[in-house]
Amino acid sequence: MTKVYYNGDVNDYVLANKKVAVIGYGSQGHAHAQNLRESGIDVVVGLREGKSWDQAKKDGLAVYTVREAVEQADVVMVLLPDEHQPKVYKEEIEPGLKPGNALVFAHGFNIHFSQIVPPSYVDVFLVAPKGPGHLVRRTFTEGAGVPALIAVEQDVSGSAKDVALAYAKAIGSARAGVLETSFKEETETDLFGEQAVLCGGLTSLVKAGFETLVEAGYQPEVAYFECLHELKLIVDLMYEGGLAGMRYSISDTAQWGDFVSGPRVVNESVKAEMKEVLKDIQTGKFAKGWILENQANRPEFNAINRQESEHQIEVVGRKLREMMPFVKQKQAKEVVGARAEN
Ligand SMILES: NC(=O)C1=CN([C@@H]2O[C@H](COP(=O)(O)OP(=O)(O)OC[C@H]3O[C@@H](n4cnc5c(N)ncnc54)[C@H](OP(=O)(O)O)[C@@H]3O)[C@@H](O)[C@H]2O)C=CC1
Ligand SMILES: CC[C@](O)(C(C)=O)C(=O)O
Ligand SMILES: [Mg+2]
Ligand SMILES: [Mg+2]
Repeated sequence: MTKVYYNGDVNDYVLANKKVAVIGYGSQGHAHAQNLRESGIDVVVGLREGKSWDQAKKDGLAVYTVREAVEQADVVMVLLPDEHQPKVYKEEIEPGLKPGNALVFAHGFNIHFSQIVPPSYVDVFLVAPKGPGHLVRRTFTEGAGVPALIAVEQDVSGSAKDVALAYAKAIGSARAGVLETSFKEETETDLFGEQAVLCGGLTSLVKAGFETLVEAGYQPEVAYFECLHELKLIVDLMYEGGLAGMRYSISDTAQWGDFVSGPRVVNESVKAEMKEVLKDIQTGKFAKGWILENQANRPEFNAINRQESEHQIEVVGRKLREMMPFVKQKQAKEVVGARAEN
């Protein structure tokens, strides 16, 4: 069985006297910076001037340009969007790195696909939370945490793994469990998970269910509650008790429908397509397409994004959520607000 690290397994001292520069203050950046600070770590934030800069200042953090933050830090955590990292790294991070520094990522994309090639004199590792940044922050404030993966690519100091564990603990992840992996495994599984299951698979499943009901003449509001809103309540049960925990709470009629109709919807052909998706990730085909899409200023990304925001499920959902203050407040505070502010 794989070793899972918890708070008690971690040596805090390896990070205690180090200064951490968190580069970026978006979904992950604001969570890491604030959690590290509350864990007693000396942290500065590296940014360009703009919304995130203003927000980080408002949150009471010490904010510098990327280059200035890197120059004063021992540990540099790169929390910029993956597609912006290579340029910022080359121009502002690499020139400030010193022997003995640690260069850290929350996702292995740019190292694994060789978009960033670090110098030989720094440690290189990742601490990759297995959850959205806003939940890394929210769960931390609730006394819990989001699990994380760590991986060491370069260990010049001899203590890279210990520092990675201490960092994971400081952002709250060792309350939930930390696993050791490689950059290759983290990158490929993370891309596969978000494409086939967590984001791509799920949004397509939800839209297909919604469209099937609406096209059959059912009310869009009913279809929204059935196929999207209730999903959170069902997934919460799976989060707490696995598949069986969820099935315990649903009716036997629902469970029988789950057994006989679930495999008809997500059938062997879906799994065969998942294998193709995985192959494109493993061969680098997906990464190449994403890099080229960004070089062309995202024509397809922007067009699909616009089209998706106009889908009937989004139009109906926006209206229904307006009437649920408990949902609306959470979204405004943690997602829309923080994204806009950060
Ligand atoms: N989102 C998530 O929950 C997860 C993300 N990750 C990984 O974490 C990393 C960060 O992703 P995420 O948090 O989503 O990123 P976001 O898009 O949320 O954050 C981007 C941040 O980077 C800043 N930024 C962008 N360009 C520059 C630049 N040229 N110079 C300085 N600052 C810049 C933005 O500031 P400004 O306001 O100025 O634009 C903003 O603060 C990625 O590697 C991602 O794969 C890993 C696990 C989960
Ligand atoms: C599931 C999407 C994710 O991988 C994440 C929140 O873990 C991401 O890249 O944002
Ligand atoms: Mg992920
Ligand atoms: Mg990801």
